[in-house]
Order: sequence, then structure tokens, then C-alpha cells
Amino acid sequence: MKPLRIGLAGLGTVGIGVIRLLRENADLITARAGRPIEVVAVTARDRTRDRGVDLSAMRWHDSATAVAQDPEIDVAVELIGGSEGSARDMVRTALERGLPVVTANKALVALHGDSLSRLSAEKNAPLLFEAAVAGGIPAIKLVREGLAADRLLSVGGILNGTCNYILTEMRATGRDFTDVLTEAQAKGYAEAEPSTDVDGWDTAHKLAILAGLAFQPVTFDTLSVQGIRDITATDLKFADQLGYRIKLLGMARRNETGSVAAWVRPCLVPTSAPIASVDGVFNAVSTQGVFSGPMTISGRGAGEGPTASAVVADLVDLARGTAIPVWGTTAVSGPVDCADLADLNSAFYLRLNVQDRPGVMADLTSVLRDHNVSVHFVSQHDAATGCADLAIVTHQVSEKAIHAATTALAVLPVVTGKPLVLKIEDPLT
Ligand SMILES: NC(=O)c1ccc[n+]([C@@H]2O[C@H](COP(=O)([O-])OP(=O)(O)OC[C@H]3O[C@@H](n4cnc5c(N)ncnc54)[C@H](O)[C@@H]3O)[C@@H](O)[C@H]2O)c1
Ligand SMILES: N[C@@H](CCO)C(=O)O
Ligand code: NA
Repeated sequence: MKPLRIGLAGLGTVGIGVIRLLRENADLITARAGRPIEVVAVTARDRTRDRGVDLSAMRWHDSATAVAQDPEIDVAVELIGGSEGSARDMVRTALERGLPVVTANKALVALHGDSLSRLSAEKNAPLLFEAAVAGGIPAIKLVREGLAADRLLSVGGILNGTCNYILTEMRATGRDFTDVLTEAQAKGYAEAEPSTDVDGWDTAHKLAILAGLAFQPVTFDTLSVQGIRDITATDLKFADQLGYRIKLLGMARRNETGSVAAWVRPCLVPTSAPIASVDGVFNAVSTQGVFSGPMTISGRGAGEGPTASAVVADLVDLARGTAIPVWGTTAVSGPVDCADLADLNSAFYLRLNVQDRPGVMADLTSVLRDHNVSVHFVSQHDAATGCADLAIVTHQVSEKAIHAATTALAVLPVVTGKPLVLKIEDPLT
């Protein structure tokens, strides 16, 4: 049996995980793939580092591009990361040669998926990226293959383990964001520069890919993105009392006009929703299809084992000879801009810190009335002396109206601190 020969760039968490998994499960992988899968060439930044695995049988190259140019490989695997530079050069070089590529790089696919999909089609060279969305969860396979026959109405979910861990810990312990973030960094969940995770960009990368598979490729810059930095322990307490959990969601929906509304937002999710109980570093992906109905899968969205499992599953597909277009269809148009969200209706949670004295509520409700925002529920907690935290839940109202009302509330003398607005969302409705 002729092996499938792999050239692999990047020997970090995922790269070493792939080598370990291929070794440990060699027999079953060979049986399922129909032939052995062997890493024959590698590169990383530092050749001398001991990574705890034996690399002596593999050719070492001095660059990722050199790996992609190796004449003795059948597949290039890119596990470096970053949307530009070496990762992009390697993937392009391999595809130009007509070589299949497997990558875990969500930033690369989210930002350059359009040009890479064209190159992949032109050269008849598959580009697979199961590990890029929700790590070990087969999210790409779910949408692109499992639901290939259905018209989807929505796709999205909890796509970043670091944020889900932070929100889960804040709720469980009552600690504030910065405190838990420091712990997440110490445990190695969050990046040393955590902005990609906590400001929503990692979720946005994954969402752009899911939207591209479910609907059509979208221009990344037109996604609306909000992270979790402004969430406080008070918000998690209010959410609990109101029957919700706070989750960072990435959601995409096809609206009536045919355009795709896609956003990343911390949301209040009803505790009855399947994803409300997805906690810690776990991820979840929900779909709503015309024929298939509602569906949710959850599991580990990151880490050595789960991510390697997804990369190697792609390699098994290639060994079997499976060839699927990048976006799951040959009729690709785009990328298109995401829809403007101003007129999108939703219920909202509004948290305000106010002076605790007579007449305050009248001042607040008159602003809400002037902006046509109808109140469903109000709850109050004493904060510092003379101050109170207020949680207001609205009826359905447009994004435009709630944001105009919040801007007007923020400048009232009785409102202290910056108000927070969170969408109330059930991904399956
Ligand atoms: N770690 C996870 O849990 C996880 C989950 C899903 C997807 N991913 C994605 O997988 C990819 C790899 O992530 P990771 O966590 O293994 O990263 P890492 O930082 O642990 O490893 C990166 C590797 O790339 C090498 N590298 C860096 N620059 C290079 C260059 N110019 N040329 C050659 N090698 C270079 C480094 O030496 C290192 O071996 C990224 O795209 C990441 O987004 C990671
Ligand atoms: N930083 C990402 C890694 C997986 O893509 C997360 O926290 O989910
Ligand atoms: Na996945």
C-alpha cells in the first residue's frame, strides 16, 4: 500500500498532536484511510527544540514554502497560524502545484477563503480545514456534508473556548473579567495577547467560515463584532436571576431579502436553549434547517487532542479520495457584504448604574419612551452607597432604536458609568 506522504509546517500544540495521533492510532487510521498516512517532511521556527516526539525519520526544511515544494509529498499540512506571511505562502504554493492542503488556520480561511477557493478549484487541489472551526467538533462536516441537502436558516453558536471559560468562571465565582482572564492565561487557554479571543475576532473568523458554507462567502470586514470585556459579575448575576446564561455567540442568518446577517455578540441565552449548558472551554454549533430542523453539537473546540483529531480526519478523507469544493458548492458567488443590522429586531438586556434617588426611574423611562423602546421587566440591586445597578429587559426593538436610546441614557446626569446592551438570543429560534 502506497502511503499518503505528508509535509507538515508548524510543530506546536496542533502539529505535535497530529504526529502523536498518527503514531498512536496508526493501525485504525490505515484501515479507515485504505493506506498508511505518514509525515515525511516538517518545519518549524526552531529545529533544535525537544518536542517530546521523535522527528529523526522526517526531512527538515528551512521554510514552510520549502515543505510545500518538496517533490516527495502528497499533501501539505499548514499548522503555523496567522492569515498572512508563511502560512499563506505555504498554502498558496502547495495549491499552485496542485497539491491538496489541510490547515487548522481559521484566520487564513476567513480572510482569504475566496481567493484560495478559486485557486483550489482551478488547480483541482482540495483545501480542507475541519480543525479551523470548533476544533474537534465536526462542524464543517456537519454543515458541508451532513446538511448538504438542506437549505439552512441559521448557523452559529459558541465558537471560542477561552471566552466561554471566562464567562463560566465569572458566573461560578462572582469574580470580574480581568481576574478570570489572568487565570485563563496562566492555564494556557487564552493567548498571551488575548485580544483575538476576548474581543471576538477568533469567533468572527469561525463564523465567517460557517456562513460561507451555510449561505455564501462573506466579506470579513463587514461582520459586526463585539467581545466580552464589558461584561461584569453583576451582569452574570442579573442574567441568572432572569433565567438566562451569558454566552459569546457568533450567529449568521439568511434574511428575507436573501442577504446574510452575521454578528458576534455576548448574548443572554435562555437556560432552556441547548447551548446554555455548554460551559467551560467547550464549544457548540447550532443549525436550523428547513428539512433537518434544529440541531446542536458540542465538544472540545481547542487543545492538542481534539484539534489533531480534526486535522487527521481531513487527511483520512484525502487518502480515501474524497474531493469537496471549499465552500461545498461549485456555484460560488461572492464574497458579499453582510447585511446592515440596524433594522434587525430583538429583545435586549440593558444594564445601567444609576443614582438611587426619587425620580430616577421616571427619567430613564421617558428616554426609553422617546425612542419607542418598550420595557418588559426591570430589576434593581444596590451597588455602592447611593447607587443602584438596574437591569432592564425590553420587548422586541430594532438595534438602531436600542442603541439610540442607550446613547441618550448614557448622558443623563443620573446615569453613572457606561451602560451595557446585550442581545437576548436563542440560536435555534
Ligand atoms: N491550539 C489549538 O487548540 C487550536 C485549535 C484550533 C485551531 N488552531 C490553529 O492551529 C494553528 C496552529 O496552532 P498551535 O496552537 O499549534 O500554535 P503554536 O504556536 O503552538 O505552534 C505554531 C508552530 O508554528 C511554528 N512556526 C511559527 N512561525 C513559523 C514560520 N514562519 N515557519 C514555520 N513554522 C513556523 C512554530 O515554531 C510552532 O512550532 C493555528 O492556525 C491555530 O489557530 C489551534
Ligand atoms: N483560542 C481559541 C482556540 C481554538 O480555536 C479558543 O479559545 O477557542
Ligand atoms: Na471542527
